[in-house]
Amino acid sequence: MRDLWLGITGVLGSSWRASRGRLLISAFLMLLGNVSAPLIAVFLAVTTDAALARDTSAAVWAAAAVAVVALLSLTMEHFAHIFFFELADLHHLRIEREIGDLAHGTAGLDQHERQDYADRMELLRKESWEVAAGVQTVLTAITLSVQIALTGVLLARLEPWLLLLPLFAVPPLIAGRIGEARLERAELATAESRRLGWHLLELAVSPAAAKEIRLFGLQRTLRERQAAARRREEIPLRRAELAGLGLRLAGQLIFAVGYVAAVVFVVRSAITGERSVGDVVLVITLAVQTNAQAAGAVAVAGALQRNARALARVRWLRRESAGSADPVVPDHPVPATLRDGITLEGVAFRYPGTDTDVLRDVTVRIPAGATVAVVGDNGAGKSTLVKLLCRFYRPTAGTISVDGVDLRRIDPQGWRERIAAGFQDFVKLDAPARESIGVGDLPRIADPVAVPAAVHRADAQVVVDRLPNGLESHLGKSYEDGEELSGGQWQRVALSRAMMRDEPLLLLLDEPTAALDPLTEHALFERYARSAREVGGRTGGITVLVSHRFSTVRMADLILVVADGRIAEAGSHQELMARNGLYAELFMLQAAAYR
Ligand SMILES: Nc1ncnc2c1ncn2[C@@H]1O[C@H](COP(=O)(O)OP(=O)(O)OP(=O)(O)O)[C@@H](O)[C@H]1O
Repeated sequence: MRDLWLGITGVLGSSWRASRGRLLISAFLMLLGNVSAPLIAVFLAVTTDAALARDTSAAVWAAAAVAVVALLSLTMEHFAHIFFFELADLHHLRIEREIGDLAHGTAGLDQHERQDYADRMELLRKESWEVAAGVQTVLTAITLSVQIALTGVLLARLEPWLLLLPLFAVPPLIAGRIGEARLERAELATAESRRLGWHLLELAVSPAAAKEIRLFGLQRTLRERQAAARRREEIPLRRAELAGLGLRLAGQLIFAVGYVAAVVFVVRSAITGERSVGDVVLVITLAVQTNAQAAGAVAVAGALQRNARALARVRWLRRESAGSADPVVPDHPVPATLRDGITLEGVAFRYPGTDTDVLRDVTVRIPAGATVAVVGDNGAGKSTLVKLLCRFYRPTAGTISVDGVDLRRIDPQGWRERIAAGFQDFVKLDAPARESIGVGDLPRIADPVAVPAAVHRADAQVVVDRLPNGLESHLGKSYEDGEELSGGQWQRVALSRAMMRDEPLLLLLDEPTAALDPLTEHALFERYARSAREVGGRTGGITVLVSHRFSTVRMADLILVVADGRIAEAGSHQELMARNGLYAELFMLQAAAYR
């Protein structure tokens, strides 16, 4: 009930802020149309009695009034629609902006990688137009209530017993509500299959996936899986819809019993002469309208509930975004330079909504100015470590400190502004090349010196030289004249982006060179390491490289071998080789493979 109320006030408040003129005009038109409907019955009754009394003039005037109110009743809602559409557009924009703001507004990644968040986001995106059109639902509900009240007064004036007639409209309403609740439960329960279905459809139309799909002959399998996912979604949904339909039908039958009883009651009193024929016409017309009102009320109650639920999801999103804030308030500025370095002490981490620690008891000191390589098997926890350093997540146990200050006490936004990063799953940003690179340091996005310098540092000049208009060329298929780059070329663009911040405290390279050949990766990393040491000498900045290629990582000052969520070994290449442990074994294996 509270959600319903908050939904109604939320929609009205938001429409008022979006355009109070349009809201008032559409409310007036809706009210005029809705009040006119019961007046048709009143003027019809007057027309009938005047005709039977042979009062031609009164009959003509009353008939004219019937025509006018019938016209108003039929047309006003259509005129109101013009304003509804405009309001819905404005409202939709606001909602999309808010969803975008809230989704972008969280400091970490915990929501984005959570299943229930993804489910609700999916529903919210689906419903955003319905919420936008909510103002029509709310105004229909309000003006329909006025119409029902007026009908009630007219019936009560004739015979108070007839007031029971609208009461018969209650069972269809309740039945509608139960049906809606069932449907929502089914929607939530099938969200996973819906997502899977969409994912498979996206794969079918994605150029990136087309190669593997054709090569491995996956078309049929994927189509079957998509159909199965759709079936898994559709069967419970259809069942819930059918159950809702049955409930509504039962409710309407109860109403029909009341309707027939009311008509029989009035016709009998007309036969005995207690009432006029006009009264019979009045009741029959109003009773028909009551039926339509009940059906309208059921539909509008369902729409109000969907609207309320969607707005409750927006409120949930707001709470989640607010709740994701770390209870530890950042009260420390980001250091200008690193003196001591970054220390991890007893760090453990478990992804939200899961029950296993993917990092355990990680204790390590990364000295200021150092170049650190992180190696380990797939799924060992390397990228998770990088995400913790970016402060996308908070450790579930232990602390990460920067020059002795807990990272949680350092402003996350400020900290990230001092991080430069390149990831394996980098963004292919469709934009002019200059911007696709320049966003790596937004204040210098169009800087005529910084962007080419970043390209140079990433050794990506060869990519830019091949573009028809150099840095001004459009990249990506969103543009008609956009250049589609190869995987390795996109990677160099992403690396240039990572190089935009020229004095970072932390340079994170999480397999950003995986699409490049080992020799190029080696040469690139040597170059980064040299320039990182230079920068590190001035600022104490740390470079962290995640790579599976041991030939590349051997030059790092410190190598961390991650195995099963723990730091299994730590030291320089020489130290680890002398130790003859896991690192030495993996290094020898890879070296033998390359020989
Ligand atoms: N968002 C997530 N939610 C839940 N579990 C996750 C998430 N991301 C990663 N994991 C799990 O955490 C573990 C470590 O993953 P991580 O990506 O850190 O490994 P990695 O060492 O970087 O692997 P790779 O070399 O394959 O990139 C894996 O078991 C993975 O399944």
